[in-house]
Amino acid sequence: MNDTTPETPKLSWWRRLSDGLKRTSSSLGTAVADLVTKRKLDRAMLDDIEDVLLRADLGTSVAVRIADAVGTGRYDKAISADEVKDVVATEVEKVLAAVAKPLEIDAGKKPFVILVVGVNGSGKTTTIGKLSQKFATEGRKVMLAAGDTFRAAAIEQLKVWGERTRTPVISGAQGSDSASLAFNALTAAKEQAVDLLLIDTAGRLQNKAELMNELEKVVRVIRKVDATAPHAVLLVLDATVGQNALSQVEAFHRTAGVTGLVMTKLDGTARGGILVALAEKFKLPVHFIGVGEGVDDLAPFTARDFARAIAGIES
Ligand SMILES: Nc1nc2c(ncn2[C@@H]2O[C@H](COP(=O)(O)OP(=O)(O)OP(=O)(O)O)[C@@H](O)[C@H]2O)c(=O)[nH]1
Repeated sequence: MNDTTPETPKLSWWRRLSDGLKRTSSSLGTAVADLVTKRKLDRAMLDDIEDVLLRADLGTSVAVRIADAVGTGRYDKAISADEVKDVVATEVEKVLAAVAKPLEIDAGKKPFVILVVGVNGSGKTTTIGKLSQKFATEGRKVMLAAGDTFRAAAIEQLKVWGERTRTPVISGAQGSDSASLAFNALTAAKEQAVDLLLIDTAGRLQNKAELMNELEKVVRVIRKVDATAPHAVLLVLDATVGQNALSQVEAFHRTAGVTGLVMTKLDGTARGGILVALAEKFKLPVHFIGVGEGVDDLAPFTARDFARAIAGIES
């Protein structure tokens, strides 16, 4: 390859993922390297490795399992940081492989309705914009519903994404009822033979009962138009919140029957390991990850790439 050869998409995506997770992987890698130098492996070292993994938000059971795997057959021997990283990548990949699933669109549902939920600022609207671009590129007829009627800025933001991706946006006035907006959008989408309807919702904290009830109402009202909808409920999680993501998944799953996860803001956080803890605990499919604000900064989630990026293994 010479200097003018463009990178293949795969490589440039890998680079963005590993750069994005650099803060997670380098704090983990540095800590592991510090631990293993000039020492033979013993129980105390494994306890220290477990602590490093816990600090990287991987969760207790995964941390214990990785430490056990590192220890197997290696007691009283010198061990390198690279060996530990390999074990981390292998064990993390096993956990993630069970949840890395593409978002399947059933073409028999017209429209296929995707409800997008999450707390304030997690990246719902941005993710909808990125998804609308992806689906439109695949040749699907997409419609967006600006169901975040609380914030005028959210409605405007979705309209901007609509223009950018040449996708119609159904919106109402700020403060209007989001359930009736969802109803109108689904009715319009049916009339216009749209393939995919993406519905934005207002950000809400998982512990605010009133707002969570409103989300239940959105789901109920959608079902009046199509009893099988929504066909996917995507929970958008901000990786930077770390452990709080666990209670978000619990609450949104209970309220809206989450079918899959999207994790955003994996660029520049040291807390990317939380995705592993979520996978271990909830076993919900992870469809996409976001590593930036641009339209191309969303990619299907792949277990091997993510596991190697977290462990700090080069490509
Ligand atoms: N760095 C980074 N920023 C992101 C990513 N995804 C979204 N953002 C940014 O996060 C901020 C919040 O994103 P929004 O899409 O407005 O979030 P929201 O969930 O719709 O927010 P509410 O309307 O308040 O509920 C924006 O500044 C986005 O550009 C990502 O993957 N990486």
